[in-house]
Amino acid sequence: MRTGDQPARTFTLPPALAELAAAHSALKAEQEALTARLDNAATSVDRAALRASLAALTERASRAIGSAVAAVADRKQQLASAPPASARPASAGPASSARVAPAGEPPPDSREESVVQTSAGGTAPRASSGLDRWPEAGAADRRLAPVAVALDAPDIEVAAHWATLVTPYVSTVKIGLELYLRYGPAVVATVRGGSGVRVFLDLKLHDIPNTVAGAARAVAKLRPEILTVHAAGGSDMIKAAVEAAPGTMVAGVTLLTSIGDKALAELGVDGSVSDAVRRMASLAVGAGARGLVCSPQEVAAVRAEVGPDILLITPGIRLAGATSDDQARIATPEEALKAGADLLVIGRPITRAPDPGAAAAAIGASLRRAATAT
Ligand SMILES: O=c1ccn([C@@H]2O[C@H](COP(=O)(O)O)[C@@H](O)[C@H]2O)c(=O)[nH]1
Repeated sequence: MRTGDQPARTFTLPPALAELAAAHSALKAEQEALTARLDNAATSVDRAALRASLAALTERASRAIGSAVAAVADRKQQLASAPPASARPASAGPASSARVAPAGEPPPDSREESVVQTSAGGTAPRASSGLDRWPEAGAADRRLAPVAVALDAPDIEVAAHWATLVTPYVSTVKIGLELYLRYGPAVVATVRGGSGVRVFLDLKLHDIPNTVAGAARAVAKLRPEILTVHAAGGSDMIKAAVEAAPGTMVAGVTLLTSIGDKALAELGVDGSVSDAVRRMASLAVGAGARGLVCSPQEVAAVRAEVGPDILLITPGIRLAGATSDDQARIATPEEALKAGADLLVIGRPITRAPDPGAAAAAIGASLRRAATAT
């Protein structure tokens, strides 16, 4: 009770504002920490990485505010058009304020279902999905498309911007050599931000076992969800990486998706691409890799070779009718999913689109339709 006779009035924050208040405190704390680090940053590369983090943070804050404002406006409109409470049937429950989705986001009810229901060899549906093969996959992951967006950007500002645009729609972002060699470990924290997106560090380690173990140990500190090594490095090298990075899924690259029949023959490898991929897959899994990188064209054969528990990751994804660029073994996102791929690596088809966020949302929606149609 307040002093005087009046009872205190309680005020419940509308959900959109409560969400905004929470987001605001989290963002403010993150911004203060980043600003302090920026003041102390030693090198221009560190400063560039921190500036990109701050820019990504500011973008997230603007989006949160935009969503909250839209939600409040939406709520006002609902209240204006709703019949008076006394006219509502008792079962209708309280009017609720819906979160307003960013442009292109699937409607909330469709985000509730699992995106991935793949089928081995495109035939019978498997009981488990790709995300089930990620031991710590949570409910939130299931609302996101099983896509790793390849952030092959020349600089960290662009990569952070792309990451901010696509993370509402996809489970994972992929950092490759271009960014990692330029910015080092800072790039991982920058693209991860506070979004909780999974980070796939595609460094394709390939060296003698001792050197790969050292490199894997060093990057394991960054806690990437996936780290790639070339299966061609041999089983001792793969084993060394697996042991050095126990908290990270080590994925073996079987045969680069840019390699076709002719390039394989040039390498002096006899037999078909599919045979070479299956051999590498079996070697990598035998050495302890829990993930494999292959093209969507070999997914069914590889699945038959290594069984249901290995995460199959497929670059070489192109939209129907699009140019293949430097990729030799390609398929559409829907074909890859139908073949049984667990995580689709997609770079240029998303990052070169006029609006990468909308492109990621559209691919996610199409995968969801393809998954429910099988
Ligand atoms: O065999 C492989 C292994 C890795 N990659 C990587 O995937 C992306 C593909 O990007 P797109 O723009 O969609 O072609 C890229 O980062 C590669 O380094 C691969 O393509 N093939």
